[in-house]
Amino acid sequence: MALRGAFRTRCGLLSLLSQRLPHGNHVRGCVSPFLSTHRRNNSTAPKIKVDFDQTAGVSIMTLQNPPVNSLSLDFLTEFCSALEKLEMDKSCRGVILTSGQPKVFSAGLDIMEMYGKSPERCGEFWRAVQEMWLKLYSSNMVIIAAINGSSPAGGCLMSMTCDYRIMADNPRYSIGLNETQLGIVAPFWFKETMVNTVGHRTTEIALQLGQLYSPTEALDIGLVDKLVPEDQIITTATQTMTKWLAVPDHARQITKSMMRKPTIDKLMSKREPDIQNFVSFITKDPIQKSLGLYLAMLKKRKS
Ligand SMILES: CCCCCCCC/C=C\C/C=C/C(=O)SCCNC(=O)CCNC(=O)[C@H](O)C(C)(C)COP(=O)(O)OP(=O)(O)OC[C@H]1O[C@@H](n2cnc3c(N)ncnc32)[C@H](O)[C@@H]1OP(=O)(O)O
Repeated sequence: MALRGAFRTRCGLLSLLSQRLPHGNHVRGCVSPFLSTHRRNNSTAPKIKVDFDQTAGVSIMTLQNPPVNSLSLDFLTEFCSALEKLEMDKSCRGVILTSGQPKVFSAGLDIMEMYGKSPERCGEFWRAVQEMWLKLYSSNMVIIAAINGSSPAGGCLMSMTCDYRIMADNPRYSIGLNETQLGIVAPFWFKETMVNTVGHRTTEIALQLGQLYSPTEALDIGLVDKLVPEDQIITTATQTMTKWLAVPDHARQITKSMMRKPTIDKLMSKREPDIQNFVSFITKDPIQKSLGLYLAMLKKRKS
């Protein structure tokens, strides 16, 4: 009951917002001025912590972009550079992705990067989102997500690029591609990553509704692979990694590539049009208005 209640509350807020928002092109209006002063995390502290266990050949990458590990341009740039270094280091065969922030794995794309920004800046941001996805989805390393908090939208995408997902069994957490609830659309490669993870029909329902799932529901549909108590998440990820690393690298890597290559090739061949598509979509007045209202709702929820 408590689980259902928590899930309903979260979805309720989002539905409330979508009820208030006409999503058609007829919506017009300027962006709310108070949102442009939204508190930013301008800290120069590292946003990714990498702990490399040389003996095991495994790195733990801890996301630490307070307050909610939103995927900003700075964060994505640092993340890709850290991942690339590990990819080039032949002694690193596995990566565990986890969050250093309480209750949140990642809040997804930083909405402030898509709100009130110039088309050039939006394009730069989108290229970085693509880069993160490409690097993770095509990695030769075994990547395990230790999802120790909520993981909506881009956070869910990041988790789905991993080879295995372990989530903390806490009914307050949720995971899913909730883009439609913000009045935006999950791009084709988000959609295909989800289809590759949970299948076509489940994705069709999940994406249209912008559904966020509790850990138990996520396990039921195969969006995550295992639930454990939160304090066991890293030990379980480490044990799971040992099992995956027992498989000869070359055989596992070729198999992984065979499964994922069609989706990767599709984005690779459409990178520039995908950026143009994103920029033209996200800078439209009605979309900006939806994002503005969503941000306002996020803030209001706290008070
Ligand atoms: C025709 C086809 C065209 C295709 C074009 C493609 C377009 C598609 C474009 C993009 C795809 C988008 C993907 C995304 O990832 S969008 C982001 C979606 N994310 C969410 O909906 C999550 C929103 N956040 C939450 O639900 C919660 O914050 C939480 C569950 C993650 C954590 O809850 P809690 O611990 O209670 O924290 P707060 O809600 O209090 O938040 C703290 C603080 O952080 C701000 N914040 C939260 N999330 C974000 C975010 N994603 N970006 C920026 N800022 C965020 C929140 O506003 C609070 O701020 P403060 O009041 O200043 O403290």
